[in-house]
This record gives sequence, C-alpha cells and structure tokens, in this order.
Amino acid sequence: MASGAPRYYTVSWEQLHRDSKALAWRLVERGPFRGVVAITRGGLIPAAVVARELECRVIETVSVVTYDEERRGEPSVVKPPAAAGDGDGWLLIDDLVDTGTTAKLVRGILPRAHFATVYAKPAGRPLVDTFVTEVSQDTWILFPWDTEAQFVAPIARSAGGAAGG
Ligand SMILES: O=P(O)(O)OC[C@H]1O[C@H](OP(=O)(O)OP(=O)(O)O)[C@H](O)[C@@H]1O
Ligand SMILES: Nc1nc2[nH]cnc2c(=O)[nH]1
Ligand SMILES: [Mg+2]
Repeated sequence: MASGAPRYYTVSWEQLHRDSKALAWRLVERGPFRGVVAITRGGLIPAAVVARELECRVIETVSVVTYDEERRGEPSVVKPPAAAGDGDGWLLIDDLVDTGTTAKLVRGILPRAHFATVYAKPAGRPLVDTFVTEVSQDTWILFPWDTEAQFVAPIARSAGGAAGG
C-alpha cells in the first residue's frame, strides 16, 4: 500500500460471500480444475466458497507470511503446497493482491496455476488471471475477520457540540 493515511474499504461477511461467488462465476468456464490451492490465511475463506461453487473437493494450502498488521516485511513461504506440482490444472486463490509480493512468490512455486483473487490493487493486478473488484492502491481492505462492531459516538458530540437544535 502507498504511504500516507489509508482510506478503508470495509467488507462484510455477506459482501465477501457475494464477491467470492462472483469470482466463482468467472472461474467456472476456466475449469474444471484438479484442485484449489488457498494462499493462507486470507485466501482460505474465498477458496472455500469458490471450491463449493465449482464442486471441487481437493484443497491444498500454501502459507506465506508477508505483513505484520499493516506493515510489510520480508515475505517467506512457511508451508509449501504438499501436492499441486507446478500448478498445472490447479486454481490458486487469495483474498487480494496488493503490491504483488505474495503473488510473485507463490507464482514462482506454481507457475502454471490459474491465479484468482477477489480484490486487486493496480500494482498487483497484472499478476492475477481473474479477479472481481479493483480498489485504489491507497485503499486498505478491511476484512470481517479483522474487524468487529463497536459503539460510535453521536455526530453532535464528535463535532464539538457545534450542531444546532
Ligand atoms: O500483494 P501483497 O502486497 O503481497 O499483499 C497481498 C497479501 O497480503 C495479505 O496477506 P498477509 O501477508 O497479510 O497474510 P494473511 O493472509 O495471513 O493475513 C493478503 O491476504 C495477500 O495474501
Ligand atoms: N487486510 C488487508 N491485508 C492486506 N495485505 C496487503 N494489502 C492488504 C489490504 O488492503 N487489506
Ligand atoms: Mg494473505
């Protein structure tokens, strides 16, 4: 993500389900696939939804650690896929592509996989074969597993009592 104050794009469980199903609609004509490889952890939920829609029962994982909350570190593969070979016939899924760092690393392991994400930012977009929604590079996508509902002060209070009545 670009430096500076991020704008946020908040995704609910319902929207994620809807967007993951939209991804499945785009992928159905690209299959059938031998199996799905989810890039953990963010790719796990979209991969489950897509696998259900494509009636795909074989699920693999590849685990990449890149970010510590919103700070980016050195990417490392902490668990390679046990099966999937060079990715031929496999569908590789992540929740999003941002800088493309994770995608480059995993595409190096599975160069022949079809790579799909639900969301894409411009810098990583060229690395993705199929995606649903593009957001700007300075947007931080907030997923439902990273957020919770909480109390918000009334507008009048946060405006310093400026509201008339
Ligand atoms: O294109 P990039 O700049 O590499 O960013 C995209 C990656 O960042 C997030 O994963 P993260 O590393 O936060 O790990 P997580 O999926 O375990 O939450 C997201 O799920 C993508 O995998
Ligand atoms: N949750 C989340 N993780 C990310 N990792 C890289 N970019 C993002 C983003 O926009 N949102
Ligand atoms: Mg991830």
